[in-house]
Amino acid sequence: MLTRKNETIPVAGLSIYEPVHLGIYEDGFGVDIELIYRNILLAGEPGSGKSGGLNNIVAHGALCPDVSLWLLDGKQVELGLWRDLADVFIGPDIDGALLALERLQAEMNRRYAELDRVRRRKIAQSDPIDVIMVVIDELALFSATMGTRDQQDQFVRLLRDLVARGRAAGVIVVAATQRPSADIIPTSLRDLFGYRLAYRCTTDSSSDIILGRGWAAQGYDASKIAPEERGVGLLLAEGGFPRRMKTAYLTDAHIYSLVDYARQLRTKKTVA
Ligand SMILES: Nc1ncnc2c1ncn2[C@@H]1O[C@H](COP(=O)(O)OP(=O)(O)OP(=O)(O)O)[C@@H](O)[C@H]1O
Repeated sequence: MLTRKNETIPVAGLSIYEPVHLGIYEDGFGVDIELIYRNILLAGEPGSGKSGGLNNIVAHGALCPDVSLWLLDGKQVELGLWRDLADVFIGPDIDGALLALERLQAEMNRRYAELDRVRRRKIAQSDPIDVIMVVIDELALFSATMGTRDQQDQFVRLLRDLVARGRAAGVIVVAATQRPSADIIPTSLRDLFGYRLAYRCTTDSSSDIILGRGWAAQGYDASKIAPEERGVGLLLAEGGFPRRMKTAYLTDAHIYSLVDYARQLRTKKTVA
């Protein structure tokens, strides 16, 4: 059976089937992205505003009773404010991270087997099943810094499989890195992300590593974002052009209030 944890239905709050608010485009329109059935990669140099972007996405997930949050935080403190709401929280621990991704892969396979049994191609809002939002910050710590080379390779293999196949089974990957280099974001992984958000980078080639080859030469170059323009980035959605945007900023005080509210929402889930 496709069942939601605790057999519950959401009675309030947001849904992951609704757009996620990220900020504002330079033409004044709101940036609202459809994350369901998609994944997002955020990258940029330290201090460029990635955490701000991640916090908006995690906040939306936290306020959705139909989302199960799995947070992998290589720096321990970036996502730590959301920790109480997470079903799984992994700090700088490569063994824990590998175990979590293996569990996710098994869950994804189980969901596909069930979808196949009922002759469906993807999960839908009417299904009594949680969407799993997997948030990974900082990607490079798991894929290039901690553990052995074999463990890092295994991490990237599992991640690629989740990003490639997870969407229809209700597994959304949100990954962030401050190291936009080809070894951290190989093209084969980057191209699987339907949304790519490039905050300020040091070179046009790192901007291209995030957005895709050739964009910088066409004028979409995140190295041209000024250092003081924190939270400004170029957002590329599948099939479109990168658009310059400013991320909405949540202070720690905002996050504490959101965590309190989300906790209430999540405990108010009623039995169907
Ligand atoms: N959207 C924004 N609006 C206004 N200020 C912002 C915005 N985003 C970030 N800042 C400012 O820039 C600082 C650094 O931002 P943030 O921590 O999000 O960067 P980061 O890219 O995640 O850095 P790191 O890679 O070191 O974690 C914040 O503490 C805040 O002062």
